[in-house]
Amino acid sequence: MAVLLNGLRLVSSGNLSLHGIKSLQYKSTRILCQLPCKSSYQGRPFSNKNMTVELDNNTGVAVIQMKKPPVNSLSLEFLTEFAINMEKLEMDRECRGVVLTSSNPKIFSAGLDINEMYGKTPEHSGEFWRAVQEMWLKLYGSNMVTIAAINGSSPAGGCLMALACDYRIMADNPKYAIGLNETKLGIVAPFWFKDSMINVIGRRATEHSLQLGLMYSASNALKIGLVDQLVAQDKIMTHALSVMSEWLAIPDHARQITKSMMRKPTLDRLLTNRESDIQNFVNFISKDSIQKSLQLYLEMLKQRKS
Ligand SMILES: CCCCCCC/C=C/C(=O)SCCNC(=O)CCNC(=O)[C@H](O)C(C)(C)COP(=O)(O)OP(=O)(O)OC[C@H]1O[C@@H](n2cnc3c(N)ncnc32)[C@H](O)[C@@H]1OP(=O)(O)O
Repeated sequence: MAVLLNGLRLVSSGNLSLHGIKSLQYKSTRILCQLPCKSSYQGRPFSNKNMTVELDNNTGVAVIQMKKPPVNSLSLEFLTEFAINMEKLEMDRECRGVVLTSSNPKIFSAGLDINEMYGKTPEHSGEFWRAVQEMWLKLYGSNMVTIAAINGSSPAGGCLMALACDYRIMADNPKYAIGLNETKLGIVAPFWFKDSMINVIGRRATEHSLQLGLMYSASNALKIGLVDQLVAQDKIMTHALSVMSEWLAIPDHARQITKSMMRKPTLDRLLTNRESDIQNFVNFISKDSIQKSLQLYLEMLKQRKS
């Protein structure tokens, strides 16, 4: 995938490599990274309205705060913006870690935007799926330390984002739930969703979880290792930054090579099968029966509200 960013053409396919080691540099200013409106993405209009990215140059830590109303659903626009922001941080020698969180006090992310999968052309579906892949490749393959501060519910694609991080801290609230619930919608989590979960909670728990489309309360997510820690909602960012400083105490090169060693086979599996994975998604999502399921699910979501 190629993007134009600040006049630089970036060709991306995951970031972790034994050569991509950043040097440690600090500055004393605090900047707000907002991509210029003039940035372009494959010739389409681009806006950076779904998240803010704040880099603290003292610590080398960036906070990506998702802010797409109402529930941070992962639309094509959102995913595109996310991948460009991650690429930008990855290229910034001063950024060593990213905390991913939400401005919505109850929802981390509602997962993939179902409207992007319902009633769309095969071309649109293919483009959307490539963007979902790119989001995961950027996050799972990042050289930076990545911490998910899960301050609300996080179904499906939202859970995938958290799984792609190095560490997960969830707000200790029994109302919040997290999991890969795809089967409940009549759809199937692709192999790289499944691999991401296996790498965090193991094979048996993943099989159980995926077949039943289980959503876990925060405390049950902690029990099965789907999240690493629970903390009070109002302490989640402070805690995430404190955990980040522990991770950043490890020399970057050693940690990055270790991360690459652990994650490369999983990344390579998608990179090798990227086009067939897109084709598979397009064929699957275009089926009448799947479209019907998604329509009913969308209607159910809207009715639930009233
Ligand atoms: C080979 C084939 C492979 C296919 C693989 C596909 C993999 C799919 C991955 C996914 O991520 S699918 C999406 C899964 N997500 C969900 O199931 C979440 C559904 N949403 C909810 O459970 C709840 O909305 C919530 C996130 C817990 C929030 O609850 P809350 O009560 O706070 O808000 P609501 O009133 O329910 O929703 C507000 C508003 O948002 C709309 N909405 C919610 N989720 C989505 C979504 N994922 N996509 C699009 N829109 C969503 C919901 O309809 C409401 O809309 P309005 O009524 O306000 O218009």
